[in-house]
Amino acid sequence: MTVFDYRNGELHAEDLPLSDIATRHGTPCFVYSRQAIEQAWLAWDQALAGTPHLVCFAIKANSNLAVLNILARLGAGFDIVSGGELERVLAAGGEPSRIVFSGLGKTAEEMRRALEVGIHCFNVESTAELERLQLVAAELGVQAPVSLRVNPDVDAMTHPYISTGLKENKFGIDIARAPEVYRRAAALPNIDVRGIDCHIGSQLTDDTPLVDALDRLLALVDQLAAEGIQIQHLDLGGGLGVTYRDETPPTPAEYLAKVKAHLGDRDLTLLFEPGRSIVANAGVLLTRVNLLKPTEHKNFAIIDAAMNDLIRPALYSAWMGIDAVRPRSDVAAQQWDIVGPVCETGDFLGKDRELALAEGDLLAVRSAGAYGFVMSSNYNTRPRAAEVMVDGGQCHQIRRRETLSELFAGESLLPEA
Ligand SMILES: Cc1ncc(COP(=O)(O)O)c(C=O)c1O
Ligand SMILES: N[C@@H](CCCC[NH3+])C(=O)O
Repeated sequence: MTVFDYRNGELHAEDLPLSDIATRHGTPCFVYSRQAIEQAWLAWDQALAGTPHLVCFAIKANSNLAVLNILARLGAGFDIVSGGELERVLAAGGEPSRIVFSGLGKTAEEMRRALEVGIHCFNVESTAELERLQLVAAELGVQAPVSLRVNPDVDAMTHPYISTGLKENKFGIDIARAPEVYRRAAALPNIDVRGIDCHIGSQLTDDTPLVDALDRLLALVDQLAAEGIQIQHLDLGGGLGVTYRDETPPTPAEYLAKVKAHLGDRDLTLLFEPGRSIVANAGVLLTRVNLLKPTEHKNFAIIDAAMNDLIRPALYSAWMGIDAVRPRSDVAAQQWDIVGPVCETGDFLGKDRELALAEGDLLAVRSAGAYGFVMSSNYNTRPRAAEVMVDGGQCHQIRRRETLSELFAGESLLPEA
């Protein structure tokens, strides 16, 4: 039995009926399970037992402070991509020395703050970034720990918008140019070359491209060693996919066994930056059917969540599981398009779903723990949803729903002429 499962005809989160959570916290609402987050993180960490490693949760997938705090308590590292994400990790009790800073557009201010708090490593994506980091580190009189993010030109075989390891993608340093950039880095006085890094894409359901990328990085590590540049850690990024529908991605243990086998006897600490595989299936988006609109051509169930709450279907044509919280037998099942109230035809969470529905019914959109709330917006001036965490028989609000007045806080009218 998984943490989101049916008992006595109703979908539960751990031991709690989702209808009770909806009554107490309202809808739309993201519901996460602490147990599921912990299990998913441990699946990574335990599979690496006996190998020097650091699992850095990619907080872009879910940056709620309570989520980060759960992981910090387990000793997780964190992968960040902005100054804002850095502050979140610190506020959640994350250890600065376990933070890796990814992203291709770091500002001098972000670099300064990260150096001041003492992060583990900067994943540098260009020579321009390397030179800027040298300047900022020199100003502060410190050494910046650096890993170069290499673009290995490997096809991740995923959606083109979330494929990052091909040479036409904006990410990383072309692997053919990497030795030259390593030589430059090694010569810079305030740069401390520590690692090598890549991240080839997200929602990979086959680990072959990840292992291909690893082999390319290992060849580079060996070449650099022959030149006297010693790499201490290898960061393979995130990317491991999850099951949304019928995908069968490898488990972390299966994937990591291959990684360890390819590593051979090289003395390298392994870093990973998983996001989706830790939180996607630890969350659902709970939403209520607002109105039913059957038409001659299509049946629309208009729910109180929308593309502003969960943009994955609109942005990537992503398929998300949608289940009735209390499946009913008093009306016939029909095909419904599950749509939000936003003024866009792309505002749907699912199409042609066979469901027996009535107004007021609760639905759970599955696998919404990753790239859900974090990608939400206020489009159509809709308040962002609440987030709650189920933890050992209790449900805690970990972010309240936005109020309408918060939606225009910070704006001002022009002065009178
Ligand atoms: C640099 C980097 N690391 C880690 C991740 C996390 O990836 P995923 O959620 O697919 O594990 C991403 C997002 O794809 C990323 O861009
Ligand atoms: N936001 C994407 C994943 C992007 C990964 C970020 N590098 C998704 O929902 O699938």
